[in-house]
Amino acid sequence: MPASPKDGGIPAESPRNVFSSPCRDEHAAPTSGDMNLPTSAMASKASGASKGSDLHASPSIMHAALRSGAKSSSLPAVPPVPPVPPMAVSSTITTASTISDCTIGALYGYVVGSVCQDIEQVTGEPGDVQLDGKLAYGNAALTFKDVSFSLPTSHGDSNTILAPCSGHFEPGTLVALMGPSGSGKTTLLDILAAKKTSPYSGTVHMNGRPRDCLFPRLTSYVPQDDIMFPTVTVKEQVMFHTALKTEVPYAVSRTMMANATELRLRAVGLEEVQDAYIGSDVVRGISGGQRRRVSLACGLATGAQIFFCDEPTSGLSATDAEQCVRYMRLLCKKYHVTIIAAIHQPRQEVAVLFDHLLLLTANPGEVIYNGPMVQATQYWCDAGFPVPDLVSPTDYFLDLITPGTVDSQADHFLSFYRDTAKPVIVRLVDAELHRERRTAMELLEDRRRILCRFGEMPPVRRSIYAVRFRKQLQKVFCRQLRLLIRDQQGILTNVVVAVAQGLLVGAAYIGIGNHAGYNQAGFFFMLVMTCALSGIKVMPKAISERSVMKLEVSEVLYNDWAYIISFTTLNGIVSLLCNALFVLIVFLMSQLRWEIFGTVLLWNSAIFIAMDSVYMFVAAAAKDSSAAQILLVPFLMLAMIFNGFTVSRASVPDFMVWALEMSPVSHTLEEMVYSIQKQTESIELMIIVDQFGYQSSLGAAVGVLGAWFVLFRIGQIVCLKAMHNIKR
Ligand SMILES: Nc1ncnc2c1ncn2[C@@H]1O[C@H](COP(=O)(O)OP(=O)(O)OP(=O)(O)O)[C@@H](O)[C@H]1O
Repeated sequence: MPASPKDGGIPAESPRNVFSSPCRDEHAAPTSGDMNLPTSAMASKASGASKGSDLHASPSIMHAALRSGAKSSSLPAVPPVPPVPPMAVSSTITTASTISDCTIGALYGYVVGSVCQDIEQVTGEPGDVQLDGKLAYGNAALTFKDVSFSLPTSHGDSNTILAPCSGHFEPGTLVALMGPSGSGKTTLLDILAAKKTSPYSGTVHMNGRPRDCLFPRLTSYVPQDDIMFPTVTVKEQVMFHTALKTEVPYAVSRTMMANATELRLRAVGLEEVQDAYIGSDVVRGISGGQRRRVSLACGLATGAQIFFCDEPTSGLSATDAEQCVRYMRLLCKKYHVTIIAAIHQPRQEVAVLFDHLLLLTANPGEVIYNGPMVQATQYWCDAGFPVPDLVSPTDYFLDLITPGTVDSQADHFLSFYRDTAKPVIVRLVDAELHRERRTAMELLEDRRRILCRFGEMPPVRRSIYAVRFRKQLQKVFCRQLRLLIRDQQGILTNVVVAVAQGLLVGAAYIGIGNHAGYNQAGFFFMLVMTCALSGIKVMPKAISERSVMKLEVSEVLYNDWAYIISFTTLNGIVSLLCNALFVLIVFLMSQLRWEIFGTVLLWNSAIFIAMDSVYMFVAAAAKDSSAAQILLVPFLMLAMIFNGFTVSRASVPDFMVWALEMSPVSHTLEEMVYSIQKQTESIELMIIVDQFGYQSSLGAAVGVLGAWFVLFRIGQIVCLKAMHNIKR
């Protein structure tokens, strides 16, 4: 095992010593156990990181064989970043004036800045990137045994998607999970990442122990789909993930984090678009490939021990894909973390960057090869199928193991694997499955200890969330507020609709305040009905945002309560203000007496709030917008038909009185007219009260409106929590 902080290798030197070691790796300070070793010794020790087992032996001859055909001249895909001395980085990193802030700023510049500079050193050769003795925190091994997945068929038997599969990955390994389409790569990745929601078989252990509630804290999952808010910028998106997945020293300011994020984005080639919106079909934003890289950057920025990336390079140009995999290799080697990436037929320059290859055949998905990438060509040769000259080995592997193709030799390779490599893997897995190393909590403590050298830190929390609820709420609320402010078109539309509605209804009832009270009844009815319906327009937004929230909650970024509170509060306030604007315009045009404005506004706001909770419940429960329209009908019918005006106490048949009693619209209208009559002592309104059978029942009105609000809000919360969860 390489020297790493978990070995007690945290140097006793002060953080200022970070300055004195240039950013280049050859100058990275060794751990305490290696203080006196020369750089070459460190390098060889670091390269030994991948020698934890026989599967990780990597003879350079094999490596050269695998690299045959690779154009080494095309490797440096990254625009070279001129070496920046650490102090120079620190000055760009922080605006703070104190020495202490500068130190922490320098740390962040050093950590991420050196990553950028080192990318050009990544070649895929053993020892190309050296372990960062000061900051390497990764120390999690992953072992899985007989992991399999089947689906029941309509005939009552089961269809095997993934046949039992075992393996072991040491910390600091970059693993390629390859196989034909449908071979179960994503399925295996989901199972290993504890993301599979369907039942599966097998055992997965981290550091020789079953995965516990802290597993999500130590891992990061980059899904295949890039589901993000369109009006968030690239930089904000990455910072959001960083802030919610990692605790940093208190003294690390937002500016420092922003600058560190910029450097991270540079590493994945997103520097130019860091302030661009993510975008969507209707919002102009970054390209699909760039979006893929944002997802990757978000995942990699979380400081996890094990990263699971589902096709991180799909949709990227060959050069961009290579750049991303180089960055992944750099993180693996430098910080000793493990990255497992499901990947489709990478080109040769990319394939050599991986340490380990797990190759699956399809129908069902079954392991064909599970070992070091550099030994794969020899393995193929041993199996009787040497890779021909000038043919990319990965293309050749996939050609031979894809069932149904002319060249397919899947059966031959399956039996070759069972006879040769599988017994070795089984022995290794049996040995590693219960070889207890650091616990999840100890791993978190180790990382905290490293960061504590740069300032005080909060204690490690025993929770699936990295940060406490208050911080989750603050981050989610701020983002919702930002999204709201940016949605100028949405705000403008709300205001314009409120004004237009107000003018239209106002024009229909202009000067109604000077008319007989009888005519005013129709006006009050129209006002209440419009307010009851106006919250409906938030439904599509609530439905579209839900999918992003679900994904982020499944990534254990935050508790769904943080989103529910933020979304409901902010949208509720905006909608309520627009509703008040509508009421004001209509009221002004009606020329009613000002003394009753408070009553009118109060009851119309109350009906708006009660009905808004119905719309939010429907938006949370329905699959999509069209399903929402259908689901809404019964609630609307009850509230709108039994409205106290067209159907009132005086006209409703006895057996339907209950519907009138349950309708919030009817109670609002009744109570509002009754209160206004009392305030104005209008004789005409008194006639209305008598004619429609209105009674003073303030308690019942408040009770019904309150019940609608509470019940539908509870329904909304239950549906948001329990329904439409990500299924894998
Ligand atoms: N929970 C599930 N319910 C139904 N089918 C499933 C489930 N999980 C996986 N499958 C099926 O298993 C098969 C393998 O899927 P998987 O996504 O793992 O393959 P893959 O190798 O990642 O494919 P690709 O390379 O095309 O992404 C697919 O046919 C998929 O529909």
